[in-house]
Amino acid sequence: MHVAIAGNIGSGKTTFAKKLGKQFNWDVQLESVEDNPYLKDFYEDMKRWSFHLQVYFLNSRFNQVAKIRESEFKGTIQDRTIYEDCYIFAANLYKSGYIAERDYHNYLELFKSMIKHVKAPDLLIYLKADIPKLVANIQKRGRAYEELIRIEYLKNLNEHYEEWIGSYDLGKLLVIDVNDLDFVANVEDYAFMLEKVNYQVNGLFQ
Ligand SMILES: Nc1ncnc2c1ncn2[C@@H]1O[C@H](COP(=O)(O)OP(=O)(O)OP(=O)(O)O)[C@@H](O)[C@H]1O
Repeated sequence: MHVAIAGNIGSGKTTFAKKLGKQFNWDVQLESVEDNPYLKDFYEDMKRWSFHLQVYFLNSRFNQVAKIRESEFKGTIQDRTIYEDCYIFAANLYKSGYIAERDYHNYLELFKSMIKHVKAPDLLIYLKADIPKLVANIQKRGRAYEELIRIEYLKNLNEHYEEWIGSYDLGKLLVIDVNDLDFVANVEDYAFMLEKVNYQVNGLFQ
């Protein structure tokens, strides 16, 4: 069982993934931020570091998917998918002029080669959040380099998310609007979300 959580920066994927991992006693595969050699530089100079960062994320996510496939756990929760790297982040950076034409073409060819070996998750959970919610969460966690994130950047990413989710057909999809939910502070909100996930997960076992 492979469940992946998708969503914009600050939508709460990491926290939700950890909570679900505990709940179901599944392995949790997080996106490692501390040992990312480009992330801080990227937020300071997107044009200079976009391509490098995308290649780094693509490779690390590809390795993560391989690990999930070989996993002995009965279930795995993955924090963000390889599709988001390409269809959301790389696409947005290209359209915004941060990745040059030939570099983007090069990246897409690499993605095409890799994606042939990737199996889609059994269930994709999209945490849908509007800009105020994202900004509040990003501020709450207070990572210094993320203070450089502009509203425009988040807006563009959300537009890409809407488009991608709207046509997603690689497996089961659960969209949860988290704008009015606080699944950390409010147990009822968490229970509400869990019930939705349970319903889908039980369906997967049938
Ligand atoms: N392909 C990518 N291109 C650019 N930035 C990326 C890419 N993938 C992840 N990031 C950035 O790396 C960092 C990862 O942080 P983290 O794992 O905490 O997730 P997050 O996106 O902030 O989500 P959440 O708050 O929902 O857990 C964020 O700043 C995120 O935007």
